[in-house]
Amino acid sequence: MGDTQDSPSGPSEVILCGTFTLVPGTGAPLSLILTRKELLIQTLSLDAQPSPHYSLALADCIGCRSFRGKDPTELGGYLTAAFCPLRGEALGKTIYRQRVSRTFRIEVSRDKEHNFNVAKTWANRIWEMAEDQGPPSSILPPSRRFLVLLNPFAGTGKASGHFQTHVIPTLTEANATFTLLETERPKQAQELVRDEDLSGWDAIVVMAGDGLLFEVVNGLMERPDWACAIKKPLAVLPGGSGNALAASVSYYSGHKQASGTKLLNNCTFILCKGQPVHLDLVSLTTSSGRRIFSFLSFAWGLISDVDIESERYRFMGSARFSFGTFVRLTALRTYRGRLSYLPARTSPDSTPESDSHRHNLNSSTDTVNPNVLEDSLLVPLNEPVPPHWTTVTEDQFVLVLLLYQSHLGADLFTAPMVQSPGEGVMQLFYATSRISRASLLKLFLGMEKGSHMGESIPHITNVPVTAFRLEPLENVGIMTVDGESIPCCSLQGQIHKGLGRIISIPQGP
Ligand SMILES: Nc1ncnc2c1ncn2[C@@H]1O[C@H](COP(=O)(O)OP(=O)(O)OP(=O)(O)O)[C@@H](O)[C@H]1O
Repeated sequence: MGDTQDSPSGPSEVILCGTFTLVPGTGAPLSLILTRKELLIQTLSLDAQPSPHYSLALADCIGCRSFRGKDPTELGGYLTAAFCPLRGEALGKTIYRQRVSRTFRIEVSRDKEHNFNVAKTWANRIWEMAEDQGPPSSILPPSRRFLVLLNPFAGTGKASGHFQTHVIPTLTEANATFTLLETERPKQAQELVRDEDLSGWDAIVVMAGDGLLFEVVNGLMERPDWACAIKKPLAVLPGGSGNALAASVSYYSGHKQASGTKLLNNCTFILCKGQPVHLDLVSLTTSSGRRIFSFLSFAWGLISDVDIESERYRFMGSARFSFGTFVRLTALRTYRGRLSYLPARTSPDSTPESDSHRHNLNSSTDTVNPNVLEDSLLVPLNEPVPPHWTTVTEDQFVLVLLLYQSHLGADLFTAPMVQSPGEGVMQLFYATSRISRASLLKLFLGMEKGSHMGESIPHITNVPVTAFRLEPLENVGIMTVDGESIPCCSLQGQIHKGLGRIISIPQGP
């Protein structure tokens, strides 16, 4: 059995090569070659036939560790490397991440400690090379500590089981630790993040639907130290029926559209390999003076009706939205209201509201309130919108939607133009009462793959905006913020670019 060799990094970029055996396995020798990009595994055979080989990309590596054999008489050094490569491409199916873990044994001498040290060198170099494949500035520590908030009743009620079978093994391989809290009632997560010291965790992970993350964001914004607390990195694992942010982050991180446990696998990989990036938050103020913080969407009309009315089809999982849409299309309603907005192009380009928050100049009293985030683009709701805003001339709507992420659901690729969670723009979509059922059907069918943006659908408008106001002329219809219903009322909102942070894998330069 040959010894392991350390090669200088030349054009071949071989970092290490050596002879191992696979565990468990037949004991047949394998050649392992570590390059800057991959781990090549080749069966060694004595006949002249070319040996089968395969490679694992280091960009997909989530962890690597070395250890000694348990039996004191066992001399080998051991190495386990875990990867989450993409699967399904060759079969033309949905491409998604699937965990692959390989353990190798090396015995280059009769000295157990020496063999262990060789395995350790390999594990360290593999991990070093794997880290080189990631984003340049690693903000999270290598051993990540997560607070996981899980809603056991989200979606079809499988979140706890999926966490055990799909998430824990991957977190373990990635050397991450976590504290799991299963929520027992609504608002528990909101109160917890509002009241607790969060410094013991590197990120707050929500395994649920968008509703639980909505609680977390609003809980953080209720803290006296909200400006600092809202910078705590958040992460999403899809466990509910509305998993729009999880689907969006998976898309931003370079994955094809997926749902169910495939999306969960993608998001678990992102949790292990990603970095905190800016997350836009929208501050909404209602006519009753309520302040709500939103990371995803505001909806009125068809979309919010479907979201809430389809609760009764919860057993269907995310399919409840498609089914609910078809049901609602048969009994279409219109809603009267005045819609105004500030087009994105006319507002000054704002930088992420990272470390220096502008605080509130409370316009009703003209006193500075340092404890409140300022909505600098808005005037009080009882005053007319500023003259440089646009007011839609029609006042009969079938739907009004403001979406700030790419997906409205795991299967609803509604805003394909959104490429990252912190662009500082809301995508306003509205349909007036003149829209036909056929056009709405075309819209919703197109949204499954995002193809609706390339089609001409009459009476649907899309405008990028940074602020909006909606004044219902009759207080009817359901309004939703991030999929959670609120009483129908006049309200307005503005985007705060990069106010929060979410773990994602940025693509491109
Ligand atoms: N243990 C619990 N029992 C009942 N409700 C809970 C519990 N924990 C959280 N909730 C509430 O459930 C709501 C929906 O949660 P979540 O978004 O996680 O699931 P979901 O199935 O995707 O729901 P939806 O599609 O309605 O948003 C949240 O508003 C949250 O307050």
